[in-house]
Amino acid sequence: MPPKLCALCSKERAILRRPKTGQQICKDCFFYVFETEVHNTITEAKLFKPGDRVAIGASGGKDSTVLAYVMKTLNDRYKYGLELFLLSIDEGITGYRDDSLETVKRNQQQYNLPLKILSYHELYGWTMDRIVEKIGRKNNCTFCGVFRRQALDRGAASLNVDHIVTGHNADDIAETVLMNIMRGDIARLGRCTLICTQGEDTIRRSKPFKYAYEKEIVMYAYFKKLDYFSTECIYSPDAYRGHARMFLKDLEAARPSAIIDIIHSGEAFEVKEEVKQAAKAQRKTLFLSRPTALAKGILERCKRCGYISSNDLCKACVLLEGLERGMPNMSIKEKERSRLEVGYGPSDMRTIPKFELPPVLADAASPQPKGLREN
Ligand SMILES: Nc1ncnc2c1ncn2[C@@H]1O[C@H](COP(=O)(O)OP(=O)(O)OP(=O)(O)O)[C@@H](O)[C@H]1O
Repeated sequence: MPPKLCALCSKERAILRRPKTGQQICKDCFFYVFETEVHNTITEAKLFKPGDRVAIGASGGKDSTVLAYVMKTLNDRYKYGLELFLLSIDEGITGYRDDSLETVKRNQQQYNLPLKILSYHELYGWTMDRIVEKIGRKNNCTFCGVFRRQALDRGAASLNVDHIVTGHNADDIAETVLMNIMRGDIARLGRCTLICTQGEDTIRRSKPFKYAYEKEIVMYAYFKKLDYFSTECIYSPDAYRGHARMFLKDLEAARPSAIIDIIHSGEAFEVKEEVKQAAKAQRKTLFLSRPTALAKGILERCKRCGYISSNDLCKACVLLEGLERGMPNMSIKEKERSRLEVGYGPSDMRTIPKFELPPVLADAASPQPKGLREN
């Protein structure tokens, strides 16, 4: 039987099946479609303008390594006119981040991009190793997430960049849509599918891989022989996301378009007016520039570190105070409470009311103690 030809160019031998579409294609056509789809995502969302200084959040993992490579390729090919930087945060996780940062340092040489590394230790006086020593593994992802977000902003400010891009891919976004539905967190649903957000901290963040499948990113890295680090974080057993991930993988196996379909569903979700209002309160600062938000008094400066914040203390300092006072979980509870209060929709959406019998029925239903039974 003659070798199957590429479904796109009809010239070369098909050597792979695209996970996203099932098409059997050759290597060069795969590179071309993958890069072109990312280019289309970038141009359709008008993510950049010429002259933008853009930091690529570089963890050394597959997603951000492919992102750095593709951003550089597209910037050269389509003359975006961007100034690109690699920005890495060292969370202080021995045996994980120290190794992956070595990969980023090699990427810096391979792609010839300037690299900035900032550590939790220098910013907060704590490493994740020490935090986990203190609080255990249960809530450590909360600390890491809050600290990383702020660290990326601080790194971006020191590089004087306008924009941070991260390697979040279609699978990550579909998982988040599922998680928000499973938690009844409908007001966050709209936000989690946005390709570009501008947080309190107001440096634009975007996800050029919003529609890129994880399997295709791995395939791209493999065929391009990119140098990346492939170990999972040793402290991140995010069990709930794990369930969403497994569920998504099953759906993808049954129907590959499931990932994109879930993202589209998240984007198109019809939200009730009252939920929209709650989300609006939550998003009040999201689309304002930092000076506007400060001028309107919506944002202030953290009284402890001076970072932009909508409360007296920024989220990182709330967590740090808890750590320093030896009550790290209290600050997490506090944080969760305020998340519920500013909320995502009516509070009764999120609780299951306990059924209680009226007193008369309750008496009748309760079993008589042994020995007191009549008959
Ligand atoms: N320590 C870090 N320094 C800089 N950027 C980071 C760091 N950790 C995560 N990011 C950014 O956030 C994105 C999503 O991070 P996540 O922890 O979900 O990792 P991931 O899906 O394994 O991605 P990757 O394969 O790039 O590590 C990464 O692709 C990267 O752009």
